[in-house]
Amino acid sequence: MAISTLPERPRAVLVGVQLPGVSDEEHAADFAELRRLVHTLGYDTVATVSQKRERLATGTVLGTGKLKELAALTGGSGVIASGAQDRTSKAREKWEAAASTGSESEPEDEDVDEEADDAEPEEDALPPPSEEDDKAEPRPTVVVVDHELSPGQLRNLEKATGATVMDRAGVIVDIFHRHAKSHEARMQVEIARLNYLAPRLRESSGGRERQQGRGAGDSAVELDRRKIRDRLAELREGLAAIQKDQDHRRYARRDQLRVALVGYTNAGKSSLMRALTGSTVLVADQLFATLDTTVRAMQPETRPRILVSDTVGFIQKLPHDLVASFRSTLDEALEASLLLYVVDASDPTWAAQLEVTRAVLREIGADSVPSKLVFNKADRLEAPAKEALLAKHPDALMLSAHQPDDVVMLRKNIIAFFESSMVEADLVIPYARQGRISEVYEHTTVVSQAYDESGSRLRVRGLPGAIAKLTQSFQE
Ligand SMILES: Nc1nc2c(ncn2[C@@H]2O[C@H](COP(=O)(O)OP(=O)(O)OP(=O)(O)O)[C@@H](O)[C@H]2O)c(=O)[nH]1
Ligand SMILES: [Mg+2]
Repeated sequence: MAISTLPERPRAVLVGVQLPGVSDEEHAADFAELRRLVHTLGYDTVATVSQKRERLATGTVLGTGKLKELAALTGGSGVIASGAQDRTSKAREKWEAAASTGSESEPEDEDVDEEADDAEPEEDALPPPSEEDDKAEPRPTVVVVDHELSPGQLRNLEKATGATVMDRAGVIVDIFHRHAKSHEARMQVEIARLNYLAPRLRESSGGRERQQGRGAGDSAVELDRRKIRDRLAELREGLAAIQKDQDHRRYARRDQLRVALVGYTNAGKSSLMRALTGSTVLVADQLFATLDTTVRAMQPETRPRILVSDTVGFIQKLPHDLVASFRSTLDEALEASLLLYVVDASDPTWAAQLEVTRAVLREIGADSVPSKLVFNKADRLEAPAKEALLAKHPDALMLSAHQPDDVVMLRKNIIAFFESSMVEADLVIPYARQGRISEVYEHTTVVSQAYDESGSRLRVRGLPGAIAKLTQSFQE
């Protein structure tokens, strides 16, 4: 076989059902986002298959006619009857290897949709599926469904298409797995992956267990499940230890001025982080480039310092386990004094994206933290579009992370926010404690300084909490 210089990118077909209440625009935006997710994973989308339905077909998501259309693209039989192509996909092998189960996961025919799907109208909401040029291109080997699939649906679709089938949650969990760098993020992702895998493992192997007449107690599946449970317990313990350490560090930072950048994935949070702090956090035109929270002081440094946190991005239909496992990075947002909701103003779906961000933060109780809306990527908008947005959101900031002047403006806004919550007070530092005077400079702005018999008397501006703490510490 010839050795090609470029690694071949797997070819994927996207599948989505347009449910009642979902507009054509929303449906198209869902597909566009799924395409980006799939691209981030390293696959090329070569076709899309879409259908309007009242609900997902219980067995196969699509109706029988559409399923045949899909199977024609992938080279599958289009039916779920036994004897259809039966293979364990690469993706599945990977999942199962991750859980160290070695399960052979035989597909089953349960949960097949018995209803007459042909009776339903089948309409294309998107242009006809194939974007392939008709040279002898290899067939797509991956089918990505924009909905959460039950284990049965996943098996059935794999049987009918002969391709590897993934759902949206699976794609997201896989991207997280690839992008996780720190020890902590890797542990969090593994927890999410095992939680994602466990129910699929159970159902997919249920048929096999029964067929082979094994007792449920000592079956391979039971063993696999136990292994997963043990591994999850181990991971949770390890994570708790790391998080304790982080809690300490957060506790030490509690009186500092902190602002967190939050928002939809790819909105430009890390770009703003770089611009504000001069740090070299990863910026990439990918979804979920950032999975670890980074905290850096704003540069040039202010007195007191202002710390900026870059956080993991959000996405619609984020698997719940992932939200839960990234909770500690979100705690960072919870403890900030100011949240900057960063949106990509050039994305037509920015409002829906902002709502997703707000909903997740609401869920963790961060909606009471003062916030500011930041329209980023303003360089991609024409003046009238910018004006219209600002007219509707007069308190928002309109800027581009790539424009140094805009970054200065953002910086001034951040400083002004903290200034407005500061109070002035007098601190007396006894002569015996002069060695610790730098603590005052670290946490407050010193307005004036005088000396008398009790020590140095400083007039300072700072957050009420920081001043109370300093006052107490110099009295002890
Ligand atoms: N034109 C333009 N592009 C921008 C701007 N800000 C960021 N980008 C680009 O948008 C892409 C995503 O930027 P990031 O800063 O990585 O976005 P993020 O919000 O950190 O994304 P995740 O970490 O994936 O959640 C990159 O290709 C950036 O270069 C901007 O103001 N204007
Ligand atoms: Mg980022």
